[in-house]
Amino acid sequence: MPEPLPVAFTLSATEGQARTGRIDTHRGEIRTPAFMPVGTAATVKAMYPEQVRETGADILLGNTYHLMLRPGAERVASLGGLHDFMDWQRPILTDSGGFQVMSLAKLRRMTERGVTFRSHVDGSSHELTPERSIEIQTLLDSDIIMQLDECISLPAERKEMERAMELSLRWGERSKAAFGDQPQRALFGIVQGGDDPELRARSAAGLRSIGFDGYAVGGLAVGEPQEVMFRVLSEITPELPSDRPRYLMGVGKPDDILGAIARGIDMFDCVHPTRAGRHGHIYTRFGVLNLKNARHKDDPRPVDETSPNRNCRRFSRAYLHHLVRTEEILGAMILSQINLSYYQELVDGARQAIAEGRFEDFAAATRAGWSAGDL
Ligand SMILES: O=c1[nH]cnc2cc3nc(NCCN4CCOCC4)[nH]c3cc12
Repeated sequence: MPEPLPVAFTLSATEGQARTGRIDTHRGEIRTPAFMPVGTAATVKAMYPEQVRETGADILLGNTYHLMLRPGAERVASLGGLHDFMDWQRPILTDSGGFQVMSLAKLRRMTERGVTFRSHVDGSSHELTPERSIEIQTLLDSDIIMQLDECISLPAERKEMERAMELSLRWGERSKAAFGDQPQRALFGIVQGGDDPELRARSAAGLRSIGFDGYAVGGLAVGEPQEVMFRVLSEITPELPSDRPRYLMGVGKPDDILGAIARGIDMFDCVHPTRAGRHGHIYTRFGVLNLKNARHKDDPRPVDETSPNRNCRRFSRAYLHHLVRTEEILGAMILSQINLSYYQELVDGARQAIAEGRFEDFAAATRAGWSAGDL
C-alpha cells in the first residue's frame, strides 16, 4: 500500500482577500471556497451519499459528539471507518465534539483536563479531552480533524473570552501532541477570542507557533450580529497563514458565506440548508421560499425553471407545498436536495468568479437576485 498523499493546499487565484484553490487529500480534492454539508450521525439527513455528491459537494462534515455516543467510535473503526460505514468515499471533516457537548449534553463539567458530560440520549457519562477527541476522530478515519476547543457565546465579558481562548490554546497544544505524525490526515487549530481583536490576534499567533495544517475561525455564529462576525473576520484572516485553508465554523446563510469569502475564508459548514429544507424553506436565486405558506397551494409554477437543478424545474410549488404540509418524507428529501444544490451553486459560482476576477460583481448580482422578487 503506497504512502498516502499528504494533505496539500494550493491557491489558484485571489481577488482582494477572496481566494479560490484546492485541498488535495488521498480521498480526493476539495475545491475552495467549499461548502461542507453536515452529516451529523453518519448521514446527511434524507439524502443518499451519491445524491450529496451530485449536488457538487467534495467533502462532508461528521459530528464527533453524536458518533461517539451512537454507534461509538470503536464500533465505527471495527466496521472499517466512517467512509465505509456510510459509503462516502470522498473527504470527511470531523469536528472535535466540544461545541455539541456544550449545546446538547447534560450535566457538563469543564476542567483543564477536558469536559465530562452525560449523553442527551441515555444519560450515560462520557469524557472528552483533547487526546480522546483526536483518538475518536482518528478511529473514524477522518481526513480533516479539529482540535478540542471551548467556544463561548457572544456577548461575553472580556475575562471570560480570554479564559476560553487561553484554554483553547492549551488544548490546541495537547491536540497537536496527541495527533502525532499522520500525514494522511490534516489537523486544524481553532482561533478563539470572542469579538476582541487583541485576544483574537493572540489566539492566531499562538496557533501559528504550534503549527497546524489549517486554521478554523471559531467562536462566531454564536448569536452576534453579522457585522460583528464580519469585523472579526476582517481583523483575523490577515493574521492567519495565507498558504493554509481557513474554515469558518457553523456558517451559514448565503449572505454570510459571500461576506466571509470576501474576507478570506475558504471552508464552510452549516446545518441550515438541510434543516431549513426539512422545515419547508427553500433557497432559490430569488431568495428564500417558505413552502408551508398557503399562498403556494395552487401555484403550478416550478420553483425556478431556469435552475440547473432538475428538482427546481420538475415539481410545482403547489406539489412541494402539499408534501410539506402533509409532512411527507419526500418533501424533506426534495427540499434538502434543492437547498444543498443551491449552496453548491453559490460556492461554485464564487470559485469561478474569483478565478475570473469578478467576485465583487458576482456577490452583488447574487444579492440583487435575492431581493428582485418573483417569489
Ligand atoms: O468555536 C467553535 N468551535 C467548534 N465548533 C464550533 C461550531 C460552531 N457552530 C456555530 N454556529 C452554528 C450556528 N448554527 C446555524 C444554523 O442553525 C443552528 C446553529 N458556531 C460555531 C463555533 C464553533
